[in-house]
Amino acid sequence: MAYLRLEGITKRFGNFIANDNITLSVSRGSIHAMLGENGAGKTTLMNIICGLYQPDAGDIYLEDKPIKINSANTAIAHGIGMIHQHFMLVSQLTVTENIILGTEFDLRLNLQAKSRAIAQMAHSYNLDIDTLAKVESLSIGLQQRVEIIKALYRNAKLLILDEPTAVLTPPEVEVLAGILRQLARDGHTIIFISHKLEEVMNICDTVTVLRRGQVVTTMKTADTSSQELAKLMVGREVLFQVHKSAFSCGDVVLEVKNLQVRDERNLPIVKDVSFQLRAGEILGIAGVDGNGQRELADAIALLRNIFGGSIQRYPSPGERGRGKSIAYIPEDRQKMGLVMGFSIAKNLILKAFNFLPFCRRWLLQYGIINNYAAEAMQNFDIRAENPSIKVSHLSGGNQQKVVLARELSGNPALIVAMQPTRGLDVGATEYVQQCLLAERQKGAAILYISTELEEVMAMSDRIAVMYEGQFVDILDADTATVEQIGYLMTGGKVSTGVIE
Ligand SMILES: Nc1ncnc2c1ncn2[C@@H]1O[C@H](COP(=O)(O)OP(=O)(O)OP(=O)(O)O)[C@@H](O)[C@H]1O
Repeated sequence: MAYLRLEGITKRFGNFIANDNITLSVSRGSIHAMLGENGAGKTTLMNIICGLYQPDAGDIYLEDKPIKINSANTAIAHGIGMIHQHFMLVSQLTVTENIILGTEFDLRLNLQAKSRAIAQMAHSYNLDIDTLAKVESLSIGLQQRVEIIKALYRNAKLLILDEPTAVLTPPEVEVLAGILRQLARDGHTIIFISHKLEEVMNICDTVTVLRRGQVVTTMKTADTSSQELAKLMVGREVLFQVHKSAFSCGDVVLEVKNLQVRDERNLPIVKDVSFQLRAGEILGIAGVDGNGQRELADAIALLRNIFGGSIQRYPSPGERGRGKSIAYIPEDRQKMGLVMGFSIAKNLILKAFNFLPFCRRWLLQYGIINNYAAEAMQNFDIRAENPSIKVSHLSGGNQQKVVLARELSGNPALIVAMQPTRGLDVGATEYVQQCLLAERQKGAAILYISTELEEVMAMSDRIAVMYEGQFVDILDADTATVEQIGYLMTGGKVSTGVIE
């Protein structure tokens, strides 16, 4: 029986139709993937099911009964729980406090007893956790577990997970897959939003593909393949292969010597890192999230003070003409990459807003800015009605494309790309990688930082593996293996390509 059924759901933002007459059903006890290119309308649809948006037309049925979900509380009362990509936890509070936050008011609240009860409930789902631990002390994987327990505590029977694996390490993905299968066996129904086709094939039973707000198809994963899904999503063949020309080594563009950087708590986070990066070269940095990659990238982009050592750029920034500045694609696009309240057009000229042709006699030239933005939107396939739409109204993937369009303009000599394809669909990922390879071809030196090992391997000429703030080794990408790098990522030592 269909647990959840949507009939003719339509949602408009102004003249733009984000969900266009969507009809689909999700079976009880199944893991149902929602796939779709960036801006296809997945999040909008899920926000409707969770009561955050109201549809302009269409009906929702739960166990064949029509329901109206006019608020997040109504969704929870119907047993619908959403686990957002950006967790909704208060990091200074404990696991227990986070889980009970906003539930029943109890004057005689006994936190110890609640903690024990929650620990017991979590254990019954094989979701063991220290309920007294502060959330800030937990790994990302465990914080996600808290979100799942929070939904189960509110009696969620339908769990919606928005790109849940984007922030997880491969072992954590395995653990999550096990948890979801167990929950489905216990009768929960799961909607799984993802861009990662292999994961959809491995974890999900059924998949619905959306394109431009419409359902393209719903099928069993057993009856399809990653290739077919990619084609259905983006409407064309996707190669899944990075074609990289031979690396021709240029001059040294960046030299980092014995670099030390401290984190927000003044603790050493980058410890004694040294390397050189040459024009036309991609140095990949592989590593589990949180090993100092972010702070290293920030320091190179001059956004963080260094504690020791040096960073030298050749020729130094002062010697370069305007437009030759460093390109930085930060990990957190919403906090560091964009001004969310600004339009697409303004975000695209953030680095050049006080220069000609965008500014003349201290006045912004809106005609020129909008024409420039319209062209960039076309080149980078940024899906929005027009350049004056606020970036806060764009889908996550389209926001990322705005950052890329701005940063890759103006022939940068040095590009620091941190998780540049996170949240992008297969078509957009392919496009971004081609853009970066084209910049490399033109002589840009690129630091490519990603927790996606296969991506680092495909894109890089050399691969540095970062562990606890240090480069454990720098390997030649042509001869390095997944096993070697995986071993190094957990702190192992490899020399001359042989695992010791
Ligand atoms: N509040 C809003 N106002 C205007 N347009 C919006 C709003 N929310 C979403 N949109 C538009 O609706 C479309 C669908 O967005 P949605 O976030 O649902 O896509 P998505 O499939 O989740 O994409 P992604 O994979 O990139 O996250 C996008 O083009 C987006 O710009």
